[in-house]
Amino acid sequence: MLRILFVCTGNTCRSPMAEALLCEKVRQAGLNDKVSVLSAGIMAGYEYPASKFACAVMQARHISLGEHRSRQLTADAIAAADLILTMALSHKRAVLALAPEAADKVFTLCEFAGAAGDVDDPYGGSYETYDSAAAEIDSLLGQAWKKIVALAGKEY
Ligand SMILES: N[C@@H](Cc1ccc(OP(=O)(O)O)cc1)C(=O)O
Repeated sequence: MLRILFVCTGNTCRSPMAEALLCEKVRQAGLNDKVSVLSAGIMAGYEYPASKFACAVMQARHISLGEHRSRQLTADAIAAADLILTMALSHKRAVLALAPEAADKVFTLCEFAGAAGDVDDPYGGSYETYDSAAAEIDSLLGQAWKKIVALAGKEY
């Protein structure tokens, strides 16, 4: 089982959308028994729901974020993951500050997808801001998909 952990700041916008979008791809590919997906935030509140517009733009893609509750990134969560994909370089640095030994399994999502930059924080933005963040994340996951499938083929 390949255990993927997405990381952002508050775990109410970007990483929950990434988690939900990748879960949907995994489900459609019939890889539920090969890939598990979680998310966490480097400064997350305790069990906050996903933000209103994150839920709305996922709903428009027929994906529910209704059950999501935010959780704080922990050293245990890092240790339990095989691949950690962060929304920004600052999150990658925060992961490495907590667990330097994770260096070989933590990447920004852009980096892992072969792209440059960060997924900017839509927090406080409009529906359209969230929609373009979701579209960006979805496109990056598409670019990373072959690598994810290849890793899922390995024994963990
Ligand atoms: N600014 C929020 C924290 C926060 C930051 C970013 C954020 O977006 P994301 O979930 O994409 O990191 C969500 C929440 C607070 O005041 O607690």
